[in-house]
Amino acid sequence: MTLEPVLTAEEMRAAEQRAITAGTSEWELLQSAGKGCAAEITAFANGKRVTVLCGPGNNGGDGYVIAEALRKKGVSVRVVALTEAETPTAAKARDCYNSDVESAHSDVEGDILVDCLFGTGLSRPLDPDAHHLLMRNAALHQTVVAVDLPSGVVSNTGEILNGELPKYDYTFALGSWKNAHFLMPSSALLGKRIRVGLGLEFGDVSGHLFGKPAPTPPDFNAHKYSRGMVAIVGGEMHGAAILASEAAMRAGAGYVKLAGDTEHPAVPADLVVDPGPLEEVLGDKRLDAVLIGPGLGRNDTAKAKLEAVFVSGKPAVFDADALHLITPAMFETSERRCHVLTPHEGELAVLCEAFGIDRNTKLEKARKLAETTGCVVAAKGADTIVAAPSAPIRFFKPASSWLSAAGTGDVLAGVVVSRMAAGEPPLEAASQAVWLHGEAARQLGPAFTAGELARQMRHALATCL
Ligand SMILES: NC(=O)C1=CN([C@@H]2O[C@H](COP(=O)(O)OP(=O)(O)OC[C@H]3O[C@@H](n4cnc5c(N)ncnc54)[C@H](O)[C@@H]3O)[C@@H](O)[C@H]2O)[C@@H](O)CC1
Ligand SMILES: Nc1ncnc2c1ncn2[C@@H]1O[C@H](COP(=O)(O)OP(=O)(O)O)[C@@H](O)[C@H]1O
Ligand SMILES: [K+]
Repeated sequence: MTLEPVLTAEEMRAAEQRAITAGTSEWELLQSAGKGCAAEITAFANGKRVTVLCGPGNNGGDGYVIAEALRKKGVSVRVVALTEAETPTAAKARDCYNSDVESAHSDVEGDILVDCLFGTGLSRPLDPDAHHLLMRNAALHQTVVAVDLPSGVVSNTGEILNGELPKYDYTFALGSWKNAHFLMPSSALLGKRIRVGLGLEFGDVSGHLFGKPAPTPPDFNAHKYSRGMVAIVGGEMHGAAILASEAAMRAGAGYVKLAGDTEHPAVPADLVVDPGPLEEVLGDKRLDAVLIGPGLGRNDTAKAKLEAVFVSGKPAVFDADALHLITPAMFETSERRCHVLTPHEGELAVLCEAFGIDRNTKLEKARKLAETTGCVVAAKGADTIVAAPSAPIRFFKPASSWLSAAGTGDVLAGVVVSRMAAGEPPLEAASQAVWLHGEAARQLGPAFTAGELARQMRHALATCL
């Protein structure tokens, strides 16, 4: 499994400062950044006219270096400066650009627009003139490139301060990924994300991009129980628990049991249905992990089932309806285990209300909920993140928007519980599940159903073995 650092602006500045203290100058870093971006742009700039918009800080400095590197390679370049270069390094880069710099009054027609107005230093919305400059010129170019970040995006949160920004074709993350590269709403703007390395050391960081996991196949002498046994608690709507079971059967566990009196025609022959008392199912010593929530309902029976799961002390995944029924008291009366919560945006809001969490962003809500409950929190959506107590946040490359189909969340929950039963700690189980879910969706292409997604899971798993 690969974990690439994802940094806040403060962590990025600290890493740059450490490099500077160790003897690499800011000028050298700017040169690496600008030349790295220019090399990427050259790959698609053949015969094209490039316009570089430069701001006052070091993001603008990158722009002058990019422009000079492209100019030297014979690319047709024009540079438009919003204002004078304000940092010494950006001013030096401006002086080293051996051609004219145009004022921000001129609109420039061209093929590729390179946005170097603001990066991690953005501290307020773009002034109207800067915003108009960006929007007007983006409309006059076919391809739009963001250097480090689209100007107007807040690096730590992904917030867009100016309401409207262009859609970018490429975003070059300088040195390291930043939170905004994976958080909504900015994530939807970025186009292809490319990291341009600067040779910096990062040490402990607050976030990681979770790459392809490395699950292990069953042991040579594995049997169904040693591979992991899952119980999925059924409820009022049978389809959701069946979908979760279908996914769990294909994500590593050796034995998946649906606990309930389900006689639904969609129950496959290879799924064990146990209509016996839930306490007995949960009391099975061989049982490794439980999922409750998909199709559960929210009545008294559902609540009693949820309490039984807490009382059993088994590691559990709580999804869907279970997230509406969970109370802080349930955690207090049961053995403290590291469970997994899989809320979408609405369920995350409900949980924050239930646990008295008052935070503004998805990132902060998920982090605080993980700390408060001791659970791993997979906060779903177009920018799924996984938070765990005292651990860096896990980010993911964006998954297919075709996942926005009913039942795909049930599938995810089934994969999480399956990976837990297969022996993965909760943080790994949740992260692997999010990755596998995204990979299965990628393989399926457009307009798949949740059932097809569940059945694709073994092919997603196969890519990791
Ligand atoms: N510091 C370094 O060593 C390196 C920095 N790099 C580049 O430098 C960027 C960060 O540079 P800076 O810290 O100079 O910041 P920016 O270039 O992002 O912003 C410049 C300055 O503009 C002002 N400002 C912020 N928002 C504004 C607004 N809406 N309107 C007008 N002025 C505003 C602030 O004072 C800010 O410091 C990174 O994103 C990256 O592109 C890279 O070249 C790598 C090396
Ligand atoms: N636009 C999107 N891009 C990427 N993933 C998405 C998008 N919309 C939804 N998803 C994913 O699809 C799943 C939907 O889960 P959920 O909202 O619980 O749906 P349901 O309850 O219908 O199963 C989540 O894993 C979520 O991250
Ligand atoms: K920028």
